Amino acid sequence: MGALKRVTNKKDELEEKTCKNGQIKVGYQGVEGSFSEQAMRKYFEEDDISSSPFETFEDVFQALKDREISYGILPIENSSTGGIGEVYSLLRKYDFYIVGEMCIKITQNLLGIKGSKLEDIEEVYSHPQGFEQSVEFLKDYPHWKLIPYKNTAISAKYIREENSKKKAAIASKRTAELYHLDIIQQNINFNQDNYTRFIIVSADFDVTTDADKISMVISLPHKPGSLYQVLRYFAENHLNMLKIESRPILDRPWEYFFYIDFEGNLQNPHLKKAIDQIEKKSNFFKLLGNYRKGRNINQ
Ligand SMILES: O=C(O)C(=O)C[C@]1(C(=O)O)C=C[C@@H](O)C=C1
Repeated sequence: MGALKRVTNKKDELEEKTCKNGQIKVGYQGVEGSFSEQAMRKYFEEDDISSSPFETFEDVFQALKDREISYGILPIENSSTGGIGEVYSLLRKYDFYIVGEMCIKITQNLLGIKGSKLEDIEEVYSHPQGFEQSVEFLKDYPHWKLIPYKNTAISAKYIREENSKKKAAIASKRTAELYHLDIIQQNINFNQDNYTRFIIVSADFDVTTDADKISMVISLPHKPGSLYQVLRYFAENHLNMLKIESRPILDRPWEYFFYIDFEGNLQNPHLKKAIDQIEKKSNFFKLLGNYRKGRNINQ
């Protein structure tokens, strides 16, 4: 089954989201070879898509807002380093929805131009996540200057363009092939079970047929027991919570939005009642989506 069917059942919405030639327009951050691009190819593997690369995560959201693309794919959490805060905040800022999910195995590698060796390197470029996921390996080379870049694949492309043995990138094996780089050291991520979870974002709330995961964002009165008052509905209704992440509310220092993921399908009337109860206890409440949980893909 293609992602189109996973995304929505409603024919009119489908037609709206495809180009005249039937292609779905999807945006991702980075350049060819980025992990987002790999996740996009996997998620939409049975669909006819046209893809657009964007420089920043926010550019993907802006393109969705401008209806330049129908879906955006963005990393939201890494299994070794945790939530990607910027994407959580952008979801709220742009008021968009989650319509799907994809988890892919991430392997980080140290890449350099042909013939470069560990002892040649002075500067290393990568996305901050690339550095974080390789933190143990990097401890052995404290003299290297770590230069954060917008994306792992953009940094690999840059190394190719610079053509200097002093410069290396942390990125995927696929970028080594694409940009003709040598793998100086492979699998440098400290956790070999390293996965990143990507979300498929839409400007519309599209409910999927086979949805088994619900995401919501709430804020609560700043008083004792208010989080407990909400969490008890999960326990009382036997709802399996998958994740809770808090992000600061910008104009209220030390107050938070809670992003909650749990198992379920909104068609279930019992679950609807629990959600109503949670909404009543919240200052702010938004259902972010009901979609199919992403399985871990070892590519
Ligand atoms: O897609 C890429 O290549 C990125 O650089 C982004 C990103 C991220 O932000 O988490 C994507 C997946 C990996 O966890 C490392 C980096």
